[in-house]
Amino acid sequence: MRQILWFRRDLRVEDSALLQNAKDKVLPIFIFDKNILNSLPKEDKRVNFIYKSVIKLKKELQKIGLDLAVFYAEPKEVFTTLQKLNIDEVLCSVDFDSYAKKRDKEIEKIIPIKRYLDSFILDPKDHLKKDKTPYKVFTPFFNSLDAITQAANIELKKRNYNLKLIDFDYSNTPTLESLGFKKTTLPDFLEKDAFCLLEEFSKKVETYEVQRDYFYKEASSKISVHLRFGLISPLMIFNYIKRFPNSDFFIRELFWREFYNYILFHFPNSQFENFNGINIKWNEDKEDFERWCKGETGIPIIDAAMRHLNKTGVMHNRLRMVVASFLTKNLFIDWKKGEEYFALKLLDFEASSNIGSWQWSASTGADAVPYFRVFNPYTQSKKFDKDGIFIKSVIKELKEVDSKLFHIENAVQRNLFVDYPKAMVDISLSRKRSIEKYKEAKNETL
Ligand SMILES: Cc1cc2nc3c(=O)[nH]c(=O)nc-3n(C[C@H](O)[C@H](O)[C@H](O)COP(=O)(O)OP(=O)(O)OC[C@H]3O[C@@H](n4cnc5c(N)ncnc54)[C@H](O)[C@@H]3O)c2cc1C
Repeated sequence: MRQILWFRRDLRVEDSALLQNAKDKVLPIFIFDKNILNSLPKEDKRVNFIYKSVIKLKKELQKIGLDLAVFYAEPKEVFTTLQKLNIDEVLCSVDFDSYAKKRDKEIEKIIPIKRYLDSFILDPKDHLKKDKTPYKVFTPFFNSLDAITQAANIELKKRNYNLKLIDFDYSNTPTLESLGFKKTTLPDFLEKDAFCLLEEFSKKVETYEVQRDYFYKEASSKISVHLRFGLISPLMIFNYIKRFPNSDFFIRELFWREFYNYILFHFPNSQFENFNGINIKWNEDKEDFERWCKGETGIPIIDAAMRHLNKTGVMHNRLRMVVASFLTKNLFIDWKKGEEYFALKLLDFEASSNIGSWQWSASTGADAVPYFRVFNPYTQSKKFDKDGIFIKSVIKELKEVDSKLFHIENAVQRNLFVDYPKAMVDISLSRKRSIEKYKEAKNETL
């Protein structure tokens, strides 16, 4: 048997379905896909992180007697060339997003593909309701998984130790510059490996449920980027964290990721359409959207969150909820525009979680709560960043301002010495308008 092991978003050797299912002679590869890379900005932080992780994977594979051939090309070209090496099949992990599905179909015409579920704990096909239809709401979905979520430990995949490397020139690894990208500074936590992050987090697991929303504190795991690119598997995280008291709440969060992947698998159209089927006439104003993107809305918490995202590629979960609610409920702009913007910027961008969470925020998604949940950004900053620690760390022009003013509409702007725009919408009026429009859309659809 001669197999290609196509590493994509599973850049690890531990708990690897590819290394478990591989047989005899293997050619491990990674492709920097031109179709994806060519549309990205040259300072893209994710490419920097992936590049570093691919080099690390190559070294780890070398340590176990294997290697990694790294390509910069269109996948179709790579497989057309590699086919000539008498390859029987390609092993890779499943990817449910629409580009990945289309790409894999094309490759399958060249060499047969075997797919393994390696980036998620659950196989979405396996967990249906009694009536054999998929769950649409998180809590019953999660409750149905007791047998898994209550386990103390889940067995990891074991590597096949009897693999031999197919003869190939493994030395031609492209440089980051030859991929057309510049070296950029990554946030400090991305310089640490996944287990180092988990070890740090293990001291906070007990207080996670209470502390995690305070976005100026470092109370969450920060594991999402490593998880996204498979430097660690969700099962490895599950097993690691389960050892600590009061880990249930964190485990539940981990299963939101599973849930959104499940939803995208069963309802692939939710990538493009409102999940709940309502037909909304969104605000198409380009300037409104741009002000949100740039963090120039005149609302300190929103601006700090967006400017921080633009600069670092990182945004805290609570802030994601606040800015998403503001875009879809107060500015009444289509969630798909926000989703696309996050996809471009977030270091941990994961299509299923991003789409699911945006639909949740826009009240168009898989959610039991009625449509009128609208976050008030001022109440949110007062509650979770009372002293304006995060806001001041990002918006330098507000550094000397009394933090109490951040939590009152247009209060900062009353200070003549501060150059800060007036809030672009009245929160209460825009909230009312949004509720009316949702009602209309719902009534028209039903
Ligand atoms: C509008 C919006 C867009 C989002 N887009 C993404 C995205 O593209 N990629 C992404 O990984 N997460 C996304 N999230 C979920 C969440 O914000 C991040 O997973 C979290 O902030 C990552 O930080 P952490 O690893 O410290 O999380 P922790 O709080 O430590 O949680 C641990 C892990 O659980 C999972 N998780 C936690 N909360 C959620 C959630 N609500 N939905 C799905 N998974 C969750 C993540 O894998 C996370 O790494 C989005 C949330 C919102 C509201």
